[in-house]
Amino acid sequence: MSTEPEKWILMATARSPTNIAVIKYWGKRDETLILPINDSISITLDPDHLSATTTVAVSPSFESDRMWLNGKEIALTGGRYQNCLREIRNRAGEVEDQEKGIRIRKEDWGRLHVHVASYNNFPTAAGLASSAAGFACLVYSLAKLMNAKEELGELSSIARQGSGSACRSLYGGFVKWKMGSDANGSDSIAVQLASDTHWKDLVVIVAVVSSRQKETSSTSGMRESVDTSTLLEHRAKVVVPSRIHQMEEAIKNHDFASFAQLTCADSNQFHAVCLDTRPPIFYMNDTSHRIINLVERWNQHEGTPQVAYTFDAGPNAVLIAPNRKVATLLLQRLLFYFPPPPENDLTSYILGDRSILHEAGVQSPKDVETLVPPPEAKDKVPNKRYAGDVSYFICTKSGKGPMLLTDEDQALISSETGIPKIVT
Ligand SMILES: Nc1ncnc2c1ncn2[C@@H]1O[C@H](COP(=O)(O)OP(=O)(O)OP(=O)(O)O)[C@@H](O)[C@H]1O
Ligand SMILES: C[C@@](O)(CCOP(=O)(O)OP(=O)(O)O)CC(=O)O
Repeated sequence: MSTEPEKWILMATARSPTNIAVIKYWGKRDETLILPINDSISITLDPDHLSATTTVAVSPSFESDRMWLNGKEIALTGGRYQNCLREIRNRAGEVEDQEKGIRIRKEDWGRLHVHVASYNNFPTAAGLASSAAGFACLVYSLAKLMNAKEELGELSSIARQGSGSACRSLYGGFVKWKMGSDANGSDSIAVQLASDTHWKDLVVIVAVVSSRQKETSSTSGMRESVDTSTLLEHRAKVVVPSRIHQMEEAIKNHDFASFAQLTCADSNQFHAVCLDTRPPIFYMNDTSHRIINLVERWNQHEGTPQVAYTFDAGPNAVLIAPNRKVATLLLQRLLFYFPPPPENDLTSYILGDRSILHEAGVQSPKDVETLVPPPEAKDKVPNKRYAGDVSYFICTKSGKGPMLLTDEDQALISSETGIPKIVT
């Protein structure tokens, strides 16, 4: 290590996206290594709207590893954080910054401590895969800081040990997590099926039904399912392998009808497994069910899938439309059934890519009031509207994988103090 005054701080900042599974991961065969019982496939979401930003810093003056999440210090003692830190440290390389007079040798990393600050631009632990973006970002930024020259596949297998779904956030576009077969997990990695530009027309609308923290975490929920659900066994052995194959074909061929049918069926089966668990787990609520009905009625009326829906371990809906035109029709329907509460304006109700609002002809709450029921609802009574049942919508799309942020202004840690710039 450099013999310069032990004051220096070296940092790296990265941003990583979340992902939404269209063929779900649910169930582990190894709890410590986080090895799944089936393959899964996801879409990486645009980091502009749903991502984690993480700064990692190292300095000889740091006395212990510390982490702040959304401005609040959290313990890094958990096994998952420790496993990620250990695996990255094992792969750390030599780092030299001649300008700052810093030289860190491979073997120095074992005794140097890190400070980590991370911020999610969306609700944490609300079923929006914050752990996926968070662990992917932690591993990616540490790998950059420590000059661990690993392939993304190798980094994905480290992120997997933080949270299974995190391994899929190392790539943009469409990603498959191969369950692998090695007992040590070396082949349980993510691979990119297609980049974010492959199926550019897709539009994703997330309905945030509740941003409160959920009662049953994915980790304990899937453990209980593995222990008690016979449906899960059948799903992992029989249903998923064939769906994975069909989903890969649908993505390759831009076959939206097949993509939508598989996505909805897999979400429904995952929630059926939750019901088949003892005691049963309920992640969706009445609003989630209303959104499913809205889409199913519309798809049936048109005779071909217009929109796909999928729900993770929470009540929030992720809706996928094949293009902006259909996304506009979807948004009109969503705003008809779930208008903003009276005191809410549209700026805080529709987040992300708000340009779709313009196309939907909805500029103000008044325009929402005048929306008419969709044609498929004509003879269905009652046409009740549920103001306030959705907290907000996020309009987004498929996006790129992790990226390094080189502008120091984007760092979350002060290069002077080594502590987050904002602490709450
Ligand atoms: N930016 C982050 N950096 C590091 N860890 C994070 C970050 N964000 C979340 N986490 C970790 O993930 C945990 C939340 O994971 P949890 O699985 O409960 O929720 P979720 O990921 O939002 O939902 P789900 O995985 O069910 O979609 C947090 O308590 C924290 O430990
Ligand atoms: C329903 C899911 O979102 C479950 C995600 O589970 P996690 O990856 O959060 O679980 P752990 O590996 O225990 O951290 C489906 C999916 O993302 O594939």
